[in-house]
Amino acid sequence: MAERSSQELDRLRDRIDEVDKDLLTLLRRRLDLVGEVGSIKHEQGLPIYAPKREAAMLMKRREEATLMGVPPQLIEDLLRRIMRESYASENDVGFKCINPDVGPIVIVGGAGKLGTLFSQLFRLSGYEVRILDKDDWPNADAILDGAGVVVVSVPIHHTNAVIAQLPTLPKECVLLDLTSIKQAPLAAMLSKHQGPVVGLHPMFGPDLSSLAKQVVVVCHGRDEARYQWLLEQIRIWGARLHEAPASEHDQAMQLVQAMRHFTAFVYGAHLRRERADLDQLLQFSSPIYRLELAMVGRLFAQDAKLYGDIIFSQPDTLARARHYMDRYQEALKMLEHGDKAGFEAQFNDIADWFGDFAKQFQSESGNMLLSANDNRSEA
Ligand SMILES: O=C(O)C(=O)C[C@]1(C(=O)O)C=C[C@@H](O)C=C1
Repeated sequence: MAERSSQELDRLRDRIDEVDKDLLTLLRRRLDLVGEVGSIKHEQGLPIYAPKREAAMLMKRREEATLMGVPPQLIEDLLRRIMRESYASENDVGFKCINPDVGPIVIVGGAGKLGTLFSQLFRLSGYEVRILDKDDWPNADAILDGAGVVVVSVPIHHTNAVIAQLPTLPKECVLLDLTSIKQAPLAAMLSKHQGPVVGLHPMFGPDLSSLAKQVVVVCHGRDEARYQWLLEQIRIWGARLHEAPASEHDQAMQLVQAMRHFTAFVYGAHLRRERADLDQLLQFSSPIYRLELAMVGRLFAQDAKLYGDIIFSQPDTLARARHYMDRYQEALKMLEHGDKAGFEAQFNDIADWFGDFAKQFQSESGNMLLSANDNRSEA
């Protein structure tokens, strides 16, 4: 067969450009349709995230893709990415206001990142939002006058003091906090205020364009029925609510947050002490190591105070970290004794304990690695 010319390559690339432009036209059409769906949802108070619709749609598109000789995972990946834009654009339309008669929503610490996100969401839902930040305390009484909801969104180490500092709130007012520990703030709110109280923990950072698919933990305090509307409002923003006792939440957070951050901190300290050449490490890192390095490195792009708060504000962190050290010492002993068989036996024992989760985590991280690789470019 004659060698195909580079002219032919150019011609083919031109045709690919045409197809990609068609894709753009289709995407524009889809975004417009989603905009219309968004305004109907806004009127009817339907949640931004429609899991059943998504599952049915993805299943259908996968079947159709298979029939057309297109890899089904390709259309699923594309649609999931496209729907991320849908959530953001539906956000902009605004949300139905579930409780239009409630008094102003006061966000204490409303100039912070999380406070800003919640004030935007409340405003997009038609509520009057007032901010009570550090310098506003001389006017606190005026700002809190007639408040329907008070949201405490300040750093953990200030939370209890700030709650104590609040003047007496209207009896009907809902008092809630957004701190990442729940028992102490909940107790402080219950003793401060006689009315409805609830502790929330948004399980996400503040740099989000939408709450779709995000989880908010709810720890009930008092008069649940009187803040149901607020939970409904958060559902409309797209979040899933996970109800749990505050003690259960705090215990899980020890392992999920405090210990993880502490371990990442120690690993970062070790890299620093070893004077690791990060550039060089990246050159030698396969995507999984790159991701692991990123998980550690991203910690240090953030606020030391915030992480200090998370690690130091939980009374159990010290005991937990000591237990972790015990495991580290045990593993070190195996290494000292060249006990590879012992290592393998323990490895298998841990694998059994992880059970099906191990496979699930492997597949989830596999997808993350693929998309991390997609985002790399040399140009
Ligand atoms: O069908 C809807 O309800 C939409 O909002 C549109 C759409 C989509 O982009 O297809 C976006 C979000 C929902 O979770 C489901 C589907």
